[in-house]
Amino acid sequence: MTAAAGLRITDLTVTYPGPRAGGLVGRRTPITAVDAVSLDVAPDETVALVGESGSGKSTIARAVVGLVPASGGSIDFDGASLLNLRPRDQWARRNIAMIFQDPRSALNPRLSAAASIGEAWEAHPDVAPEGVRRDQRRRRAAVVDLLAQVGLDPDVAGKRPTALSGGQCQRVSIARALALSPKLLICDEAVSALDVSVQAQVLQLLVRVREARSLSMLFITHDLGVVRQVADRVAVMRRGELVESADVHTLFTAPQHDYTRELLAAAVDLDVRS
Ligand SMILES: Nc1ncnc2c1ncn2[C@@H]1O[C@H](COP(=O)(O)OP(=O)(O)OP(=O)(O)O)[C@@H](O)[C@H]1O
Repeated sequence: MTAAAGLRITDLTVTYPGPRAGGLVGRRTPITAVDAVSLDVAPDETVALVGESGSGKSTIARAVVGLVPASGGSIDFDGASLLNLRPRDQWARRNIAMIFQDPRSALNPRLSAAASIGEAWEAHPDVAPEGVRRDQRRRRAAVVDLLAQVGLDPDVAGKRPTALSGGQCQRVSIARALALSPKLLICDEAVSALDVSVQAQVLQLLVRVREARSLSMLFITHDLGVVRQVADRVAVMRRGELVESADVHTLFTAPQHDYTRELLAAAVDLDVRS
């Protein structure tokens, strides 16, 4: 049997310690943020993860990239487990890159765009483009090429996040995410912190990049309008559980779960009011 390609999440459970009851010495009541969720993202597929605030969407993303530990279940990419990796096995995650909501806090404020983009090449020399770690000219050319792919001029290379707009910072984050040629891009509310006028541009950029590189995407958003534009399939989360998963057309035209119907109705209300 061949291993499944792409991302495979099976029965994933994530708990956080939770607040202490009764002050500093009280017992912590664990919060189950993600409860036995199974979700696949096939190669070349874009899956949107939607649901109310606090439903566990970001926690799933964080577990996939190793920012929070799983308490149960499994996460595999191209058939290799991503859980409990030893430091020397971290390469297993290099095929996955994540873009966060707030581009300013995702970038190191002390580093220029070029240094932020190049950091990944130091961490993963085996997959860095030829020569970029020793040859400054090649490094600069590779940075400028990545900046061009995200619609930024070469002079952005020397700038720090404080000298860039929110939209430019998010483009640098995308260039940084692409530096190791990932197969899967996880976008966690990647456009929702940007000015409305910039949101559509960055969204178009993500769609273009995905198509040019045949990436798969896990796209976390609360905006169902965005889901229609980007996703092949939608997974709906509620209180840590996956309540429904369907292709975009089916989900919007024939939702099966009451909660999905509520979400769709709320989105229509917002559209009508705006
Ligand atoms: N570091 C943490 N420590 C304790 N609880 C946390 C932590 N991070 C998240 N939680 C809790 O886990 C649950 C899921 O949060 P999560 O951020 O994954 O939801 P979300 O669907 O991404 O929400 P949002 O759309 O608001 O980002 C929530 O109850 C949240 O309060």
